[in-house]
Amino acid sequence: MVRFEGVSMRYGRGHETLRDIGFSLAPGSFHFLTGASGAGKSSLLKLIYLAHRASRGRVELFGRDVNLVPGADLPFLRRRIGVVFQEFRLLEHLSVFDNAGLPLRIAGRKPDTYRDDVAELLQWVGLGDRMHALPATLSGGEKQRLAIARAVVDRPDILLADEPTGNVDPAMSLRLLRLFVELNRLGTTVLIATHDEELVARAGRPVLHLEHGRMVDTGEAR
Ligand SMILES: Nc1ncnc2c1ncn2[C@@H]1O[C@H](COP(=O)(O)OP(=O)(O)OP(=O)(O)O)[C@@H](O)[C@H]1O
Repeated sequence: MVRFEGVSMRYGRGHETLRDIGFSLAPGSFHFLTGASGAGKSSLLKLIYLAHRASRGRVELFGRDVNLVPGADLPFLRRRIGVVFQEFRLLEHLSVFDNAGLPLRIAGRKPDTYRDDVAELLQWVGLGDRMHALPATLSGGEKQRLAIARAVVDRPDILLADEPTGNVDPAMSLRLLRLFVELNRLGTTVLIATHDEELVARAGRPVLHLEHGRMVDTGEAR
């Protein structure tokens, strides 16, 4: 599903943020990505969701070398990936319901065909009574849960989540973990970047660990 071989990346002309990274995510797997602040977790996720290119090495996504994918096909690959961004990236002029349903709208579906599904998902993440609110009126934790709902609503082939439980209490963190596990059970390959050690311990899933831009654990020994 995802495969890195000897991958390095840098921002602009700076030093290499990631160095010689090699790992793979099998279809239907569930991994955490850990490492100190600045170790390169968000940067690695950017390479997977094609927001940044590797400066060296080979990145394969859905069995294809991303360097060989024609530019016109990239949006189709990206659409198969749900992303929970650390800074949420909600659309401020759209309601909670419309933000959550956006991937379905973009896929060409009419709101009437997904109203109940989106309402149920929002209920699950504790936003059932905020469906008509605008993002600006939500708390940090509520925004985070909305970002998660939007990332999972179209059952992506891959879910990438950058610190998805950073703003919620332990009970909600466990609830969100159940949502990720359920999505994974339905076939989505999941990769969650986190500092939340309790979440990692409780989930009991393999861990990819970064230190200073190098992957020191590829999750295979556990
Ligand atoms: N857009 C950018 N331009 C230049 N340098 C960047 C950019 N984004 C990140 N970096 C640098 O790359 C390194 C890795 O950052 P990254 O955000 O990937 O780490 P992280 O492990 O996700 O950290 P955190 O846990 O704090 O989110 C850091 O030194 C950071 O300053």
